[in-house]
Amino acid sequence: MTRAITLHEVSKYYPKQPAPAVDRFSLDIAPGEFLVLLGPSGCGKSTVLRMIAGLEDITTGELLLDGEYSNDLAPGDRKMAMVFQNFALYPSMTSRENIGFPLRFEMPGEEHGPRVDETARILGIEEILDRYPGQLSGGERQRVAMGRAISRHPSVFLMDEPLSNLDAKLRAHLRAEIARLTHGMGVTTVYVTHDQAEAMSLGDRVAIMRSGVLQQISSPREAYHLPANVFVAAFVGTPRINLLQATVIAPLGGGMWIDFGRQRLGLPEPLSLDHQMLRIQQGRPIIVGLRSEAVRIAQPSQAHAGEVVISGIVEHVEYQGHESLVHLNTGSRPAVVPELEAPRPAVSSGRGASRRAANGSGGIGRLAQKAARRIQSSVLDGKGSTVPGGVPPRPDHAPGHAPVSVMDRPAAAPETQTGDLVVRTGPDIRLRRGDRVPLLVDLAHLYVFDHEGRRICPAPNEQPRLE
Ligand SMILES: Nc1ncnc2c1ncn2[C@@H]1O[C@H](COP(=O)(O)OP(=O)(O)OP(=O)(O)O)[C@@H](O)[C@H]1O
Repeated sequence: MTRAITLHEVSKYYPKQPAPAVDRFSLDIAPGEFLVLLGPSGCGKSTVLRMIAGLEDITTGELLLDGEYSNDLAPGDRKMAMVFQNFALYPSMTSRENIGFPLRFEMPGEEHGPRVDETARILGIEEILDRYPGQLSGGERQRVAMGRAISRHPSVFLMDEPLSNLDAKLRAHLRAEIARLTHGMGVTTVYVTHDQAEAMSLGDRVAIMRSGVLQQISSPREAYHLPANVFVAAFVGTPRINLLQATVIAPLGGGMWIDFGRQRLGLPEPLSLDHQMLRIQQGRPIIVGLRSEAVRIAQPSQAHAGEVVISGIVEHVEYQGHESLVHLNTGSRPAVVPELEAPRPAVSSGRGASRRAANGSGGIGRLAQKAARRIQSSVLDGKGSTVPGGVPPRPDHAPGHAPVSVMDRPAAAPETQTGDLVVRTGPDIRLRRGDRVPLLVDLAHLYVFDHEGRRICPAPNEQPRLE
């Protein structure tokens, strides 16, 4: 049996905490669904999970299990199994005994052997049934912990970052195994993670949280293509969406531009309905979102319909094997979303330094984070500021001016700059720091968020092309 879970306006206040850890959270989880709770550290994901499990009281609101009011149901009566990040196994018991342990209470007086064997077969751990936890690798221990949850035949799996203690390769492997297992068993699963890649690959739907508040509940695909707000846009997707501060210019005489300060995007006429709606944003700060695949490096003559041209100066090329990520400076002001980590770190000429910066550790990483905080304080309140180390204005880089050809090298590029745009290219592109390149922006993949971060383009009730 698998269960439907409904949370209705659920809030959780911890004593002596002024703000709720979870704030009026509503969600319907269908029987057999795999739902992922996703969000940054401290946003309330585990608290939601623990309230579903009955390990945490609900302050206000209702929990319904299969439509029945269940706020006060004892944890043991909920028929749920939890798998935690720290998979606690009894060290003095073999894997077989650990897996069979909960069955002592669930099936008292019955023979547990067949159930344990069946579980081991599902998980492919028959070989390690007679070993003690101390004789197992991290991945094997986590499999045994999952075995302990599975053997009970629960109606719901609750998983709290079950893979976060494992190395990347094992994580990817077990992730696929969890998806196969839970779908195969058809058991309702609620899975907590702060890893968006994990959420996107596992969930039938993802519920994205920020500061205790649900931001969006949708399929992973919709969260990526139709983020409800700038927070979701920034949290979902790798590399991070490019977010640039901008304003709308729409003179009475016609035409419409998105102005980034030093460059403008001219919107093609006749204006689409979505673009017409941007007129009311005139005079207000907006945030433009461009995913890295929405911009390509190519000559203006190669532009397709719907692509418009700007230019950028190469800061750094990140070779990734199957592709390269080109960090560019377009002279725009990046927008930073509070609660998410610093924007792209400053890049120095030293390779090691750039790696440290990318990791956010070391001096440069800290400086980048400091710079980010400074920018952050001026972003989203509309005041804005130029990026430290930005490119000085050039006459041919002025708003509306046509871009120059690929490989135009500015006379003097500053030593350390912060790129504001990351673009995906093929792995074999040959670019050097300081090269100026034309960029074709695909307007079909342009997102616009208002000054409060809500998506206004594509308009909220419209579906963009999902190819
Ligand atoms: N027992 C507690 N007493 C007081 N505050 C708590 C308690 N448990 C959690 N909190 C606070 O509630 C908020 C949400 O915590 P929660 O553990 O649910 O977040 P999370 O999104 O799961 O974070 P993480 O990914 O780091 O585990 C945090 O600010 C946390 O400090």
